[in-house]
This record gives sequence, C-alpha cells and structure tokens, in this order.
Amino acid sequence: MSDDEADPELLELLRQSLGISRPTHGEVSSDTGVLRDADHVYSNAIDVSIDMYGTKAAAAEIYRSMQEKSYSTETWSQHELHPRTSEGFDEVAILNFVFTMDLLNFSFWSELSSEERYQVEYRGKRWTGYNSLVASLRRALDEGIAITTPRFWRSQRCSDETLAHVFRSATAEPIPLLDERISILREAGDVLRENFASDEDEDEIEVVKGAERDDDPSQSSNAIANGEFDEGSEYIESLRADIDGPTDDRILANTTDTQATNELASQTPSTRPEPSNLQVQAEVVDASTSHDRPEIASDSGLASNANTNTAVQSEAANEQPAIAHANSSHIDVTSIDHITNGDTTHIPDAQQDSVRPDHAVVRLIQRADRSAGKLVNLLAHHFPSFRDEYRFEGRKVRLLKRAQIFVADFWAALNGSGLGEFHDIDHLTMFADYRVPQVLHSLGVLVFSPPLDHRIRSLGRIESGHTWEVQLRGCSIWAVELIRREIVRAHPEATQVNAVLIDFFLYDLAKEREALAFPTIEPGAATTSA
Ligand SMILES: Nc1nc2c(c(CN[C@H]3C=C[C@H](O)[C@@H]3O)cn2[C@@H]2O[C@H](COP(=O)(O)O)[C@@H](O)[C@H]2O)c(=O)[nH]1
Repeated sequence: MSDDEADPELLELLRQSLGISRPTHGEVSSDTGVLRDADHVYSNAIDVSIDMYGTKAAAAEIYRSMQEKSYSTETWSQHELHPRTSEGFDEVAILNFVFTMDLLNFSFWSELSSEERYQVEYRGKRWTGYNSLVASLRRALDEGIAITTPRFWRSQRCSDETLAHVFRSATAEPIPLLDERISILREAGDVLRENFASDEDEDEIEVVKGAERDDDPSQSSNAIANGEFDEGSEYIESLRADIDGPTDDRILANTTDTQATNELASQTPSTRPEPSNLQVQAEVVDASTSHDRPEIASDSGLASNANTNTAVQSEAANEQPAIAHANSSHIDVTSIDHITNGDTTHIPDAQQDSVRPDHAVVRLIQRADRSAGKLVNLLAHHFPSFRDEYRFEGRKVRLLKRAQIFVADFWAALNGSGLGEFHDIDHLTMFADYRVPQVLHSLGVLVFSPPLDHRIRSLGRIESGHTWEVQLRGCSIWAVELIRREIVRAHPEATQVNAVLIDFFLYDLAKEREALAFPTIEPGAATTSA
C-alpha cells in the first residue's frame, strides 16, 4: 500500500464511527481481503520481489501445460487418495472428509531423512507429507473409525489413544504436532456444535464438552493462528532444499499421485521421457530444483520397518478395498472386520457415528449462501485455527491458507456443483504454503534478496511470523494473481482459469518435479542408490 492509499482498517473504523459501516450487523462479507493484503505485502516487501519477465514466461507455460493436461476441477478426484462418489462417498461424506483434512493440512516438514520421516502405510504403499494425512484418514475410515465425523471428535470414544492410532506412523517418527492436531479437531467439534449443529447431529450421552476435558484446545489453535505451526520454518527448510538441490537424504522409491507420474517414476532416469517445456524452463532458471522429500515411498524397500499389524491391514485393504461411508447411511461392516483383523485395541465402536450423518458442516456451508468469500470469512470468524493472520508494516494481513484451501478442495471435489457450487470461487487466492513459493522461485517468478537467499541456503530456519515469512507467502499470492491476469490477458477465452486451479497445478507440478528429480526403483527392489 503506498502512502497515499487509504488504510482499509482505518476506513472501516471511520465508517463505524459515522454509522455507515458495511456490511450491516450480522451480515458476513464476501470480501476476504487476502488479495488486498497480498498487494500490501508485495508493495512493501524488500526481500522478495516478482520478476515480470519470469512471470510472463511462467504464465504462458502454465497455461499451455494446463491445456495439454486438460487441467480442471476433475483433476482433484484423480488423486489416488481423494474421496469420490464412485467409491461410495456421498456429498456429505466428501464434505466432512475435506473439512477434517483441511483442519489438519499443515506442517509435514521433518528434518529426518526420507526413510526415517513420518510415513503412513495404506493399501500397500507408504505415503509422506500431505498424502500421509489423506492416507491416515482413509485408513481410519476403512477401519470403521468415524474420524471425519465432527460428532465423533467430541465423543468419549475419540480418545487421545484412538487418535494416536489413527495417525500412527510406519516409521519411528510420529506425525508432527499430534497434540496440536488433536486439539484442533476437538476445538472444531465444539465450534460446530455451538454454532452449526442441530440436535439430530448430536448424541448428548456420548459427547464431552470442551470445558470438561483436561486439555486446552485454544492454546494450540492460537498458536496455529499465530502461524506457529501453519507454515513457519518448514517451508524455509524446503525452499533451502529446493535451492541447494538434493542432500544426503535419499529417496528409496518414488511414485506420485497421477498415473502419468507413476509411469514416469517407475522408469530409470535414463529411460525417462523428456521433461515438458515447463520443466525444462524451470531447470534453466534454477538447475538444482529438486529436493529431498519423497511424496510416496513404495513399500517395497521400506517394508522391513513396518508394523506387522499395519502391513496386514494394508494388504487386506488392497485385496478388498472398503469404504466405511462415514456420515453416509450404510457401512460395509464385513469389509471392516476383514481389514481390522489385527490389533483392534484402539479401535472404538464407531459404527453408530458412521451410520448417523452429521450435518453441522453442511449447515456451515449453507450459511455462506454459495459464496466462497463468505465461507472463508465464516471459517476465520468461528474457528481460531483457520485465522491465519499476521502484522506486516503497520497493518494486519490475512493469508488464510487453510480456510481457502478447504473451500477450494470442496469446490473441486464436487466439480463446482451441488453443495460445492460457489458463484465467486474466482475470488479465492493461491494458498500460501511452502510448496508453491518454492516452485515459483524455481520458475524465476519470485526473486530473493541476498540476505534472505543466504539465510535460506545457510541456516534454513526463519521464525514464524518473521517479516521474511510474511513476504514469501504474501508475494506468492500476488505472483499467482499476476500469472492469472497474464493468462486472461493473453487468452481471453480462458474463463475457467483462476488462482485455485493455478495453485493446484503448481502444487502438482512441484510434486511431479520432485519425483523426476530423483532416481527411482522398480517396485520390489530393496533400495535405490544415493
Ligand atoms: N498451495 C498448496 N499447498 C498445498 C496443497 C496441498 C494438496 N492439495 C491437493 C489438492 C489439489 C492438489 O492437486 C493436491 O492434490 C497440500 N499443500 C500444502 O503443502 C504442504 C505439504 O507439502 P508436502 O510435504 O510436499 O506434501 C503443506 O503445507 C500442505 O498444507 C495445494 O494444493 N496447494
């Protein structure tokens, strides 16, 4: 924001004092303010800048590649782990799944090597990062645990022990920040109960009021809201890895989400097809774009570390995939018995939760009147853990990564129809995590000052809420907006392209390039080379 531009917060205070404040009391605005705040960050940033030539070139190549891949909301459901109607998930089950997932969609960074870091074994594969979260939710549903049912989070059966079981690791490293994730789930359960549930959703005998529990969920969510866990230092580590190239942490095996990338990943480097123009361009801009975090580690080389029960369950699930239909009206009990024939000590009797749908999140969605912006504002207003805000250069800035990614994921999961229809989805911005800034830098869009570049390369860590973190995230939002504008300018027919699709595309690109950058092994081989 330049000196002669009005501060929106000040303006709002003036409006309130004059009694002309908008929107009127009780009405939720559909303006999230994220884009305006990103503009403010970009205009005042001194350590992150946007290269206009790089932006133009990236826009051209992104659009070309999106066209080539027919990139759309449909792509979301092609992810192997994402829930879809063809697997028996109904609209409400998908909504509750995505809501649960995006409550917990933060901080998967680990300092351990790819072999040692947190992994989830599910259906014969090992998953890391974001995918480990999705896999753990799918695995829990297969086991009959109603992990995506808000009512369940508040029930006695949803003990710390049960949740530790849900997010259990196939390695010695547990899921990062388990206590904070548990608190966030319970806090969200309480918020939904207080603001959006009706009596049919509840089972008062079983639920435990937040106040009756020993823990204090507000602590962790405040920490998240303050950025302590949301992105923080993890993406700085990742950016450093991106700049420095592969470290000694090696991948034993790689596969990625899409079939195409699976095929690529199963080939030796010498037989891999040529990378796309986008990849070539990226590698010209930054020759060492790869880093040391595998998305999926095949079970083949790692199976020796596996917990026997988990292996048995995954194998069973592979033979006979079962969907527990959490929140839907039926449940495949036979399949669940089959799958959970291992250690069932921690598995609660969750079938009642599964059978009775929980519509609290549906009511939250309905309160937004099909406005993505309103929904984001509702989330930030009611749920402390979705309030991703900072102070930067004399003003509060909202980045709202997970609130926006939830709306975007749900929109994509339902292809913008039914409950997933939003008339202003184009108002969402890119989701400021650590992955997309990294790929924007390697594409030559984001440029770092020497001190920031040095910090990323050498020390790796930046305190949460530090001006550099805000600059990296805010400038990424603005950069994706510039890319979007350039695409629309050059291709007026590209009416479907918005920041959400560009973000998803860039995230997927980051994962594909991660897989391509490392040697991989054929399934069945024990290890791969360093
Ligand atoms: N900006 C942006 N950030 C995203 C995603 C996603 C996954 N979205 C799915 C939906 C559509 C896409 O096609 C994906 O299938 C995860 N993340 C963030 O990355 C980080 C984890 O990274 P890693 O450790 O490498 O898995 C973590 O902070 C997580 O919150 C995205 O789409 N955009």
